[in-house]
Amino acid sequence: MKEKEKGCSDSECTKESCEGCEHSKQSMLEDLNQYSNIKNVIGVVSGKGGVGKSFVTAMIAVLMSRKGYKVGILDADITGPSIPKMFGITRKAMGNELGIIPESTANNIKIMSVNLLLDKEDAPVIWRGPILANTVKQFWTEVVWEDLDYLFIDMPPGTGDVPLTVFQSIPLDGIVIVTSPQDLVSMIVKKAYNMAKMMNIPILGLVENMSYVKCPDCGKKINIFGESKLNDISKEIGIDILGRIPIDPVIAQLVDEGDFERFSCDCLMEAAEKINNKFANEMV
Ligand SMILES: Nc1ncnc2c1ncn2[C@@H]1O[C@H](COP(=O)(O)OP(=O)(O)OP(=O)(O)O)[C@@H](O)[C@H]1O
Repeated sequence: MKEKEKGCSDSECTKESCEGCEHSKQSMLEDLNQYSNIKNVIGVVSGKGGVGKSFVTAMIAVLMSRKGYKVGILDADITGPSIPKMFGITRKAMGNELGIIPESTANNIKIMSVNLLLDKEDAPVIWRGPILANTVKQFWTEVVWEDLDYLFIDMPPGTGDVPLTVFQSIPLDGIVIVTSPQDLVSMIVKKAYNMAKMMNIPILGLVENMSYVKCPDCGKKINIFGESKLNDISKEIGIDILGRIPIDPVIAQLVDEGDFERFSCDCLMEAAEKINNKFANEMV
């Protein structure tokens, strides 16, 4: 097959297959909406569902917004969107001749999610993979994000077709891997790690969610899922730990009330600081 037919952007390329090839990745990137200017795009991923990926995405986004940055969240978890509910957004996104206008939280974080387009927020999204992936692409190409310092993407869980397409279509500047302290964790982190490596996307670090519970009486940390293995994994793959989040019933209640932005927890301060240090210089 000729390079042009493969859609390869590198005329020197002699590979038979585009799989895993940096050149093919370049050629599959979608153009950002023309009225948007996004300085840094960070994906939040997990090797499996239910570890609190949306929770971590929202927490880092709020911390970066508290630092004074212009922040957006693209909810790419199309079949399990939870971002609008966390921020109490029930209004529907509107469109105009420029594109789809994202909704804004109380503190002006811009949000786009399939739940802002559905008539009923509890309507199930029963769509085939390519349609799911195209919807995420449209959130990149057709949403008028305007100027953002950071766009955080709550990635679809796992390492299947939809996350793969998102990895290939949106130019991610880095990813954060979210995990929980269970036995399966090593395998799951490595899946996400290997996927990012194959796609040549820098891994910013690991976040362990639901790490422990703090006893409300004595303040002792209780490891309800057993001893964390995160230190070992971090050393083995050579990726930093950005933070550990406890199970916090107060924040869980804020989520249920759609008031997530009011959380007070310094558990991801270091993560926000590291992201700030990594990207701030490039933005001047
Ligand atoms: N550290 C925590 N403390 C309290 N509640 C939490 C914590 N982490 C997550 N939760 C709650 O657990 C539920 C699931 O979290 P979340 O939606 O972030 O998971 P997810 O990994 O995005 O799920 P999926 O991958 O299946 O979409 C939510 O109601 C969230 O508020």
